[in-house]
Amino acid sequence: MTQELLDTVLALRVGRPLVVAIDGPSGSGKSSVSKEVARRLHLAYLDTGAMYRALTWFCVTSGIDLSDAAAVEQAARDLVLDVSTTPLEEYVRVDGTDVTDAIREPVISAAVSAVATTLGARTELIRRQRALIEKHHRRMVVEGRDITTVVAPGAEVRMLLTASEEARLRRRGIQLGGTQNTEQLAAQVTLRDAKDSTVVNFTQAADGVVTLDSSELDFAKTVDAALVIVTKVLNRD
Ligand SMILES: Nc1ncnc2c1ncn2[C@@H]1O[C@H](COP(=O)(O)OP(=O)(O)O)[C@@H](O)[C@H]1O
Ligand SMILES: Nc1ccn([C@H]2C[C@H](O)[C@@H](COP(=O)(O)OP(=O)(O)O)O2)c(=O)n1
Repeated sequence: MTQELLDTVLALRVGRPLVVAIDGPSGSGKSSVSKEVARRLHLAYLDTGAMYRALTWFCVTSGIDLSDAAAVEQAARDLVLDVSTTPLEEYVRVDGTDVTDAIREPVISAAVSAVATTLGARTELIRRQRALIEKHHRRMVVEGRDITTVVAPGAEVRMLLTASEEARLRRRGIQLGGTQNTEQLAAQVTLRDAKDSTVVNFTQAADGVVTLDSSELDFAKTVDAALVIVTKVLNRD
């Protein structure tokens, strides 16, 4: 889709809310695709998974027992978090410490589901996510697991980005530079999704949510397909 065509459609939305909510399983391409979609649409961008990861990093480094729900919930309230909201720059800071890379380490990936399935912690992070959307005048691409259903069910565009398990494992393997064996990859992708699915449904599209299956699409084609979905919805309004 040409930028010129996109800009013509966007010109009609200037100053009006445009929340693009994107959910999906691990390795489906949420972060990379959403970031590019935000760039093309000139919107802010929020990676909610980075917030769960940052809270996990904070709990782990503070020695908080992740099975202690009350302690994790309190940590969510105490967390001093600064997360980037532009697709042009990626940073995550916890109390001034740059944790952008640290939160992607396998040790955090292995622990994050324990935090993400603590309902009190979710309540606090969801509150912060909604506040960030408001702060950006509801002009934002927001990606995660429960954005289309819980965080922003009223989003102008709601999308479920999926891909076959085989494609997701392959992509994650390449992304991690071939450092992980099959078992380690499965633990970080398939098993994590299974744990996360106990509190949020990101495998089936809710009513009004458009499914985009990227299994057979490369990155550029997936971005294009996402932008087509956005323009279709906007042309309908
Ligand atoms: N359609 C696609 N085809 C091939 N690779 C892709 C596609 N979409 C994303 N990727 C790559 O797959 C990896 C995982 O994508 P990512 O955006 O981190 O997924 P998620 O946020 O859903 O876990 C990244 O290296 C990304 O560049
Ligand atoms: N809105 C969200 C976003 C992420 N999570 C959880 C689920 C995931 O295990 C972690 C990390 O999310 P992230 O999007 O970084 O996961 P990926 O590694 O990209 O698959 O947070 C969630 O429960 N709700």
